[in-house]
Amino acid sequence: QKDPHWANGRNTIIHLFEWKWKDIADECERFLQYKGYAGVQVSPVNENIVVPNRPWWERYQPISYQLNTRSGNEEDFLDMTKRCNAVGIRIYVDVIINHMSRESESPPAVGTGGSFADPGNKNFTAVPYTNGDFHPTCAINDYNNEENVRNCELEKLKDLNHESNYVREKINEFLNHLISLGVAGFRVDAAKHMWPKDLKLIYGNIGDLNTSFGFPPNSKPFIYQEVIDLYGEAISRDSYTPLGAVTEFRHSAEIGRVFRGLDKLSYLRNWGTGWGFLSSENSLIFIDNHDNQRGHGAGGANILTYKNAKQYKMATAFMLAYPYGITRIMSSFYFDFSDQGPPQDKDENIVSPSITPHGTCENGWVCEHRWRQIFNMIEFKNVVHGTGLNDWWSNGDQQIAFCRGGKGFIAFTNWGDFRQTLQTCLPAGIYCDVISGHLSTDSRSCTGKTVYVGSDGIALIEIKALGEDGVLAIHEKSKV
Ligand SMILES: O=C(/C=C/c1ccc(O)c(O)c1)N[C@@H](Cc1ccc(O)cc1)C(=O)NCCCOc1c(-c2ccc(O)c(O)c2)oc2cc(O)cc(O)c2c1=O
Ligand SMILES: [Ca+2]
Repeated sequence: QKDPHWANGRNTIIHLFEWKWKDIADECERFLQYKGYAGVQVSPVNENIVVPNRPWWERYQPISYQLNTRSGNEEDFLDMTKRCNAVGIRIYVDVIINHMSRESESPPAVGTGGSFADPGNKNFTAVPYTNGDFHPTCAINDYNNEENVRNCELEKLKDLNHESNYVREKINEFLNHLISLGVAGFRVDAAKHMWPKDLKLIYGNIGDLNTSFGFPPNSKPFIYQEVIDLYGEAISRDSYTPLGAVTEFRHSAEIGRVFRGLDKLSYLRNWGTGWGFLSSENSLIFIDNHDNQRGHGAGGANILTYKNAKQYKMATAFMLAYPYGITRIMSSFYFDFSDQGPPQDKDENIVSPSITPHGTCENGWVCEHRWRQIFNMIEFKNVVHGTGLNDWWSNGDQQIAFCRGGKGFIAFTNWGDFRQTLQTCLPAGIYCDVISGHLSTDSRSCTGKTVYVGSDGIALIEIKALGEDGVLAIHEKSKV
C-alpha cells in the first residue's frame, strides 16, 4: 500500500485541485503524458453540501458517497480514469471518511447531487447514516488528548464511529466502488482524527486494483494519509506509517523557511530524515497543499505558493532534484481570500481552464504544472531516477550545487551571483539549462542558457542573483 503503481519512468503526482473530470481527462491526453507526470490527485468525488458562495472547503463536508459534485458525475469520472490510465497517468482520490457535513447555515442541508440531509440530527438519508453511526457530540479542543482528537467533532463536522461494522462497511463499499472505476489509490483526509486500528480494518477490506486499467494482478491501492504533525501533539505520524504513506508537513514548512532565505541553503545537504522527516518511502512531500497555501493551514506563514513565484520554483526544483520522498505538485486556482472557491460562471458551475498559445492557463487557473521550470524539472527527476546524490558543493551559505549520479547536475543561489567552475558529473558536451529554456526542437541549440562541459566534467556555472530563476539544471537528455 506504499507503491503508487506509477508507469515506468514517471514519478510525480499533480494535484489538480477543483478541476472537473473532463478537463483532467483532456489534460492527461494533451499535456501530462508528454511531460512525464505519473498521476493526478483529484478533489473529493463524493456528494458534498452546498454552502452559500461555494467556499472551497464545502467539498470537505460529505452528504453522501454518490459521485455527484461540481467536478462531474460518475460517467464523467469513469471516462477520466479510462483516458488517463490509457496514457499512463494514475488517479488518486481525496477521500473523506472521518466525518460528514456540519449543520447547514441555511437549512435544509442539500448536496451537490440534490440529496437532502439533516446534519444537526446526524441523519444522512442518501447513505444512509443515522445517529447511532456517529460519536456523541463533543468538540475537538485538546490536541494532547488522543481520544478527544479521534472521537470528537473537528469544527462541528459530524464524526463517524468506525467501531461500527456498518459504518466501515459503507466506507468500504464507497472505496471499492472507486477501485472498480480504475483508481490507483487514496489520499485519506483528516487521518489524524481516526484510530489507526479502524483504518487498518478499512484498508484491509479494499480490493485489488482493477486490472482492466493496466494494473498488474494483486495490486494494492496506494494509500497516503493526511496527518498534520508539526511537533508537540499527542498524536504522531508514526502511528500511521505502518498503514500507508503519510503527508510530511514538516517538509512543506521547512522548505518554505529555507527558500525564503531564513536558513542557509548549505544546510540542505542532509535534507530528509536528517531534518527529522519521515523515511523517504513513507513520506508524501509537497511545497504547499490546498489548505496551507491559504495561510491559516499547517506550516504557517512560511509556506511558499504561486504568489511567491521565484522562490516557489526554486523550492520545487530542489524538491524534485533531491532524492527524497514521494513528490506531489500543487496546481491551484487564483484566490484573493482564503475561503474563495474555484472559478465559476453565473450559475455556479466551475469553469474550464483555457490554454494559451504558449501553454499556460487562463480563466482563473494558475496551472503551476505548466510552468516551464516545473515541468522541465519533472523530466529531470525522471531522467536521474535510481541515482543517488554526489559531488555536493556549497559556499557554506546561500549557494549549493550537486550531481545525481552521472545523469544530472543542478545549482542554486539564494543570495549573490553564482559564478563557479564545478564538476557536473556529466560526459563532455554542450548542455541546455532546462530552467531558463530547453533543447531546441532540432536538438541543435538551446532556447535558454548553454553550458559547456569539458572532458573532465568541469563546467563554468553562472546564475545571476537578480535573474528570472536562481537555479540552473542540466541532464543527459538536455545535451545538444
Ligand atoms: O479551513 C477549513 C477547512 C480546512 C481543511 C479542509 C480539508 C483538509 O484536508 C484540511 O487539511 C483542512 N475550513 C474553514 C471553515 C470551516 C469549515 C467547516 C467547519 O465545520 C468549520 C469551519 C475553517 O476555518 N476551519 C477551521 C480551521 C481548519 O480546521 C479544519 C481541519 C484541520 C485543520 C488543522 C489541523 O491540524 C487538523 O487536524 C484539521 O481539517 C478539516 C478537514 C476537513 O475534511 C474539513 C474541514 O472543514 C476541516 C477543517 O475545518
Ligand atoms: Ca474522528
